[in-house]
Amino acid sequence: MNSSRALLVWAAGVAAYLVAVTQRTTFGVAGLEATDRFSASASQLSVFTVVQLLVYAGLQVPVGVLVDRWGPRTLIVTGGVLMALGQAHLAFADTVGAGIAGRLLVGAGDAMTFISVLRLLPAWFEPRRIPVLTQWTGIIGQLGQVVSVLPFVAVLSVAGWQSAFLSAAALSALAVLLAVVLIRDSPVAGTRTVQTIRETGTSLAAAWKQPGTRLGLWTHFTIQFPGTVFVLMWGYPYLVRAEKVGEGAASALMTLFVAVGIVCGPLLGRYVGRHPLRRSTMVLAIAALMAGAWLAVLLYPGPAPLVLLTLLVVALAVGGPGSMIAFDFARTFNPAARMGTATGIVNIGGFLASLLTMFAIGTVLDILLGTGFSQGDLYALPSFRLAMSVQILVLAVGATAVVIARRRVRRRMAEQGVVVPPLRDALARERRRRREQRAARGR
Ligand SMILES: N[C@@H](Cc1c[nH]cn1)C(=O)NCC(=O)O
Repeated sequence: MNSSRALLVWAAGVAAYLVAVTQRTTFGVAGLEATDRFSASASQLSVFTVVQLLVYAGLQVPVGVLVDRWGPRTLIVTGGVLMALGQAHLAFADTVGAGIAGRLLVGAGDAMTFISVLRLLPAWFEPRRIPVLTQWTGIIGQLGQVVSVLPFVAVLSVAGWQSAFLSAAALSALAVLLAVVLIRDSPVAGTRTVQTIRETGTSLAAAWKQPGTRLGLWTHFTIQFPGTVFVLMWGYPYLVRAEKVGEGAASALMTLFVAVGIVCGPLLGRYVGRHPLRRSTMVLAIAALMAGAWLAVLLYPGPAPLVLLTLLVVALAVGGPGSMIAFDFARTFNPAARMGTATGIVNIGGFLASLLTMFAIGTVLDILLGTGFSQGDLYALPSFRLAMSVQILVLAVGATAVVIARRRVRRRMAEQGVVVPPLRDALARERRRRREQRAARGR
């Protein structure tokens, strides 16, 4: 396999994903301008984000199936074209309906990108490199948020709405061009066999019946949502309005979130590559870490000290790269020909959990305001604490589902002769091995 060619294909795919994350997050940073442009209330504006995420989550399975039928290149190009059209449409939209139509196109294009890029990896790279490359795909893609926050916001404030969204559309056009020129589905031309509709149905059913796919779905559900909810919606108002940390500190904590993800991604990728039988243990440990951090903050009497909030942000940030373990389950428990379908199923988890939790937190805040508990302040600390504690429930549901799915996976593995030893035994063996190594070195 020509590795520089493979890296070029991957780089073009990652660039397409980075641009997709930029398009996904541009509307969030243009909230104030959007309020003026569409004369919209806060709840109308949240519809833009919810619609976009709903379309994204709803298209994951169809897109996954299409990636396996048509190949990732076609989907990455189609996704880029849709996002360019959506952002160009939004540039000229001046009613809520027209604006939502633009975001709908963006959500659809975005939905096609990530799973297609992951689908390129097994075709171009050796299996042992894939966990770390999967992590790097996620990490580099998240930098798309930085493009939204810095250059996009700069164009928006200097040149206005139309120029900003047209520039964003042009960025997608550039990603499309790169994808057309550089991406090939596989190093060997014509190796993909096109599935019939019946075969596609069979493949979808097989991906769903595979317990490893469902372990991936629940992993993504459990680990991705706390960070997404925090960054995309409730983190900033919680820090500034309820915990009163000040806007500068809140922005610093959001930056720390991105930095921790960058540091942890490769470490987790290496862990997954080295300990494939302990991936779900890591998932449960990360879920426990996030639940523990939230409980410490929520149970703290009075506003939480900055150090505790920092620990919370670190714990939540581990969830970004942690959730990529879900895609490793999809890849290793399914044959390459149905990897897109399995990845699509898995990728629904986190976005579904995020939508449900964002909505639940908003609803609890509204109810507490309505009952007078919040004493007229929607974002009062006691109210926000109760609202945020919904996440502990969602984490508990997700972790329980991971444990159940893992049991099924291990049962299936045992039928095939692979028995996962209890963690205690594995740790004892590892300690023994290290002792023996040290003794051998000392001799
Ligand atoms: N888990 C995320 C990606 C990620 C990696 N590091 C932090 N976040 C994910 O599921 N991505 C899907 C997508 O389309 O972005």
